[in-house]
Amino acid sequence: MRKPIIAGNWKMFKLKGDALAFVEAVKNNVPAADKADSIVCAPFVFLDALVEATKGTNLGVAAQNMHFEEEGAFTGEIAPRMLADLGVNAVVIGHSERREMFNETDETVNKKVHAAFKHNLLPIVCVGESLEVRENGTTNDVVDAQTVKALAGLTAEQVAGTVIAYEPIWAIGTGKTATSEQANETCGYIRSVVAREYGQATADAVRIQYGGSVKPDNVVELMAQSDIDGALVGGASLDSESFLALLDAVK
Ligand SMILES: O=C[C@H](O)COP(=O)(O)O
Repeated sequence: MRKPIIAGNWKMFKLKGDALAFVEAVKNNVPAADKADSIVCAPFVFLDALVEATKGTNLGVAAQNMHFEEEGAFTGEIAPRMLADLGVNAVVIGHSERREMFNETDETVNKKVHAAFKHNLLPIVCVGESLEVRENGTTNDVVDAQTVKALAGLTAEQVAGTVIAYEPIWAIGTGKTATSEQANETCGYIRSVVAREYGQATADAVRIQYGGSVKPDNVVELMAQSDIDGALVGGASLDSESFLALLDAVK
């Protein structure tokens, strides 16, 4: 039985006061730790305050990106050890917005996943196809290659402890959700890739989220699918009541 994981990705929204007000409203109403993982993925500048504000609660805090190097002359970048030092729990790696707009590649994604494990950060690794790929019928090939490259060099145990977020790019922020069958089919395919590369026990353990226009009114159906273990949610995670409604699906 895989523990569900719901992560709200705030992207580049909110000011610090809004972020703190959000966690005050949410932090004591999230599911019990043995039921589900509940996480907010916040801009770097709020992470310190949010880690402090959520201490002793079941609400986890994630970064939305990081560099893969330990330290160095990388102006404007954030090192994994800086996140670990703050007490951040998790990090989103390879979101399609970073792949499309900030030159993230399969190679840098893989380096970041290794760095996350080195610093005890839970990696939430994003894969997903464009509309063009979906329409030309090569979705499985694309997510297969992304998954293999992202996880290259990890042990089976590390893969089992990774979260993979399947996010079809055409469903992000568009209001177009993949049908629950489409989402489940591709999440199932990703699980079969993990089985092929790392064995069935690892595939049975790895958690796979769906992301793309998840809302309180479709989350229950999505979460009921056999291969969907959680959601990575953008727009509908910005409002505390909406986020709590998403969490109700896994309570
Ligand atoms: O990281 C979250 C995804 O990009 C989904 O965003 P969305 O829920 O606004 O479609």
